[in-house]
Amino acid sequence: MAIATPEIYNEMLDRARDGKFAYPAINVTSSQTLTAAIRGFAEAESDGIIQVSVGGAEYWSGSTVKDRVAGSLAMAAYAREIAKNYDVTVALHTDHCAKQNIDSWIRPIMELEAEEVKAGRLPFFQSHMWDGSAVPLDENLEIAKELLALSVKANTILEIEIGVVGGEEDGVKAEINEKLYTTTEDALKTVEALGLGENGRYITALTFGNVHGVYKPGAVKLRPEILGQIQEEVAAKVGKEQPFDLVMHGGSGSTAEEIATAVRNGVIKMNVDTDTQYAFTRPVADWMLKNYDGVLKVDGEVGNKKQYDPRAWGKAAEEGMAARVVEACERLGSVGKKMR
Ligand SMILES: O=C(CO)COP(=O)(O)O
Ligand SMILES: O=C[C@H](O)COP(=O)(O)O
Ligand SMILES: [Zn+2]
Ligand SMILES: [Zn+2]
Repeated sequence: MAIATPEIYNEMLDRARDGKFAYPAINVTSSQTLTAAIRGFAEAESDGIIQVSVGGAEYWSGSTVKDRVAGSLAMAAYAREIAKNYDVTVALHTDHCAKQNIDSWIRPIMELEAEEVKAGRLPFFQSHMWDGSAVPLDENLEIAKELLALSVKANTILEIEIGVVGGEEDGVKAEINEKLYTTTEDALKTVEALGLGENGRYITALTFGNVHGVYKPGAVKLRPEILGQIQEEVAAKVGKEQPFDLVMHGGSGSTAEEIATAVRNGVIKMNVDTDTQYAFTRPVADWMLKNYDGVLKVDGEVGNKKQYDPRAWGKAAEEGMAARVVEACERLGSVGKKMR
């Protein structure tokens, strides 16, 4: 299979919702991490989502160039070619876009996509995230409304964030406080502002103590049960069971039980970055330390080309990260659920 069309992406999300499982959404920053993510999905016989952050997009364009639109499009073009050789369906997504980045990142991409769609072609991505957690809720939802209308034209799905994900995001640290837990009141305001699909499909990161990064045990208190409570309280008002299709951020370092509870309460997409970063780098560190005198030209020697060839240690990195992606699929219940 290959990259999901908008129709297939909708079908993927519906399948997760109906089948009570979720897709890993893996942040990638290079061709090799992207390949590792797809390989992991294929090995798990799971469909999945690949995403790029604003910093990741800049890096994709060349670490000195930092063109976030070019980097995002390059990532999508690479994924489109590579995915053809793997037997699973993959959707592409842009991660957290803060207010100050809209005009230099997701708006121009969505506008380009709207033109593609108008010309009878497909959008480059299947979804984009507007992260309004740093602005007051009313403004967050105002901007969400506007971006949802653009998302409809682009034939994409919009992800929003209600509440705050803690830890570091785009190099900025969010505090760990009560804002990390979304309230039912805020969730209700979301439905009032955006509807429940009739104005365009959106998926929602309601936060329950999620934090980016991995911390020592006890530092972070995840409360995935509040997702169930919010779903029920909103359902009672709107007359639709589990009204929200949810996204769990900060998937790294979460326990199997926390993840299972989140999925039971409507999570269909879980973002993983830190753990897959480590899984990619760990085998490289091992390789360099074990092959010290091959990768370095020690004491006037010439080193060992077979050991410093980036393919040698790159293969190990790809394998390590793919294995962590398989683990994410196992925890989310997506193993063996590929649709084609
Ligand atoms: O939420 C994430 C990306 O948006 C990933 O979080 P982690 O780095 O904690 O896995
Ligand atoms: O926002 C969360 C992701 O982990 C992205 O991280 P990044 O900004 O370091 O690419
Ligand atoms: Zn955020
Ligand atoms: Zn996140």
